[in-house]
Amino acid sequence: MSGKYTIALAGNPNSGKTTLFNRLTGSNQKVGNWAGVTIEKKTGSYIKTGQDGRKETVDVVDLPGIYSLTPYSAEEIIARNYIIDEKPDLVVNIIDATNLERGLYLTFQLKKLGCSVIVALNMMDEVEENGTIIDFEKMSVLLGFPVIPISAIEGTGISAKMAKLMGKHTSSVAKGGVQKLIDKSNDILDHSYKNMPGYVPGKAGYAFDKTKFDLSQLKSADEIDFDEHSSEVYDQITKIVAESVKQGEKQVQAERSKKIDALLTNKWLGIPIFLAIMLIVFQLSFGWFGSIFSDAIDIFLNETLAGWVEVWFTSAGVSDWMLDLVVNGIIAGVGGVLTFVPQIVILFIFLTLMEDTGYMARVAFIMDRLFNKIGLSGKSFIPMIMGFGCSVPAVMSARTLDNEMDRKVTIMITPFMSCGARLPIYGFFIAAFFAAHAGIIMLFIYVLGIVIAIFSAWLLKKTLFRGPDAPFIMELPPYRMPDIYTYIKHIWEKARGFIIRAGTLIFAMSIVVWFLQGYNFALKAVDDPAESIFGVIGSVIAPLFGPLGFGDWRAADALLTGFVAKEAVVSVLEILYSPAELLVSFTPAVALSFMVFCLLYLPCLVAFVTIKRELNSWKLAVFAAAYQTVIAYVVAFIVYRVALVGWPHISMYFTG
Ligand SMILES: Nc1nc2c(ncn2[C@@H]2O[C@H](COP(=O)(O)OP(=O)(O)OP(=O)(O)O)[C@@H](O)[C@H]2O)c(=O)[nH]1
Ligand SMILES: [Mg+2]
Repeated sequence: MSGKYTIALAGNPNSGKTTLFNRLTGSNQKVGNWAGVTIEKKTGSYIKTGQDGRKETVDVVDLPGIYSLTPYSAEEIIARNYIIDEKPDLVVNIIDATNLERGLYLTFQLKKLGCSVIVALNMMDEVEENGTIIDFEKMSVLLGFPVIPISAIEGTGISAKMAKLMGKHTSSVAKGGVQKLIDKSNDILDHSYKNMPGYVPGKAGYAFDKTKFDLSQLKSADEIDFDEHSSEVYDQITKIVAESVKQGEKQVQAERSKKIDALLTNKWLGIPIFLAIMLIVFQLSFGWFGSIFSDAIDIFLNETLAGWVEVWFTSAGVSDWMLDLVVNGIIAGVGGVLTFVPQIVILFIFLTLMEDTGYMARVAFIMDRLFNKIGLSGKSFIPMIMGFGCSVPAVMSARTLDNEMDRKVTIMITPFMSCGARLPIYGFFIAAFFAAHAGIIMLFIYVLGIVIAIFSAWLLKKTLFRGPDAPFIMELPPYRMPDIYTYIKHIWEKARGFIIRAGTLIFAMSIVVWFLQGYNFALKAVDDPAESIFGVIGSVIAPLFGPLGFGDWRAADALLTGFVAKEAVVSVLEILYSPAELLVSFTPAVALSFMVFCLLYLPCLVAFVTIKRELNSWKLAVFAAAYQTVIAYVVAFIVYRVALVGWPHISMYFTG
């Protein structure tokens, strides 16, 4: 970090720190409606104009949520250590104003530490909706820190109407809560840069008593017992809240959420409703809409674009091998992945919506009952849900589990959740074999992943990773409307990331694959790809997959390259098979078995390295990968055998 000043954003989980961070710095970090979204510190910056008129950079650090400075889990320790060791110039303490009592506990600890603090009362829009009135000026006098009401999601503070109710001058308080927070922060930074602030709340504005504060008096964190006198602190908090808050009549968000939850988290209906929602989502993304766009892209790339290239290359006299490389290597390989961008985008439009509204937290809550039976806490389900996006951040988010055994087990089972990069594989086979059953096949794959993950958790907990059951009280945030701007930006980022990977990694791999299937070990071009380098390597391992139905060297090679990146499986299939050959090698039963194997077998390289890092052990990481591959083999075998007999019968019932 290079800025002149550093501001740290600290507060309880799910209080809106990242939302504010994104607003202050123009970043696009992940926001979600549940506790524990941010697990690593993230930095950004904004420019302020200094007192002498010069531009100065202010670094802003977004921290994982904490309830106190005596933390338990890894990501909480990151936040605590940052505040204590890095000594930011200013801590912006973000408090969910609908949950003041809990938030203020941390404020008192920050005070004990002697940080300079601004309290940002967030979610003021919800506070107003409830008719609650907070006298933030009084609160700031009682706390000894400036208190500024904001709505990070809207960028405002409080409305004109509310200001009037509070008897304030509408023009000065109603506008720009976040802007006011920035101004106040800058103000404090300007003053405290040379003198640590001995902060005295004044009547008009805030004054600094420079004489009162002496750096040498700052206690080191180790000398402070943060939780000492905690019951007195709670008494003080109760008093402050009683004096500065006039509770509204209503509890709008809580009541609304309660009504929705009566249905969605119902003991009996919860799981069926979840499955029904997923079925509709899959049918929408892979069945009805997605395939229209995908077909269009497919025709454009493989017919129109390939046709142009052929005409152009032939007229320009480009050599045959080059034409083959571009059309049958690059366009086939990269195009095979790009074709599925619409499906992926549509799926993520729904998955992200489920996360942002708070529904995914409910799914974890529903699962909690089930998980408790196998001795794992429902908290493990959050990393698993994140695994629907990408295993890498999902595995990392297992840090929120404070029980070491649970964390290890969660890391090992998270890759069973079907990540975004595997979607093209399903899209590929659905288009070829299951066009009429898109929704139900996708649901089968996803649910199979969840079931195998839960089964594995049970197995691992029973055998190798025995540990105490973690008591866990799941906290459900109120349902919220996502911020449309962040929402769209997130979907765009996902799509962009996917397209960039296709244009770089998959592009490069397509060239390599094209070469491997066209040349032999003597580096001579071959007519029959079976004699190529790829053909020889594939033939060696292919027999292993015979019992699963795909003992074909081409399928074996596709699986091998899948270790580098899962999308590459589709690229290889596109390069090696013509549509006619595909129908010879694969049947619906084989395709199903292949999809299941892809779902479960060892994760991609980056995920593997992440697992190794998070488990901090090569041995365990290799064990995890081996376990996943064995499970993949066994389950694909069973699915294949069942589908051989059953699919013709089953398919009749599920035409979509
Ligand atoms: N109504 C309302 N919702 C908000 C506001 N600020 C944030 N949110 C929502 O609150 C939820 C949590 O926001 P985040 O920014 O992810 O919270 P966080 O403090 O970073 O959470 P962790 O990283 O889990 O500690 C999201 O659903 C946001 O859209 C606000 O001012 N008003
Ligand atoms: Mg966050």
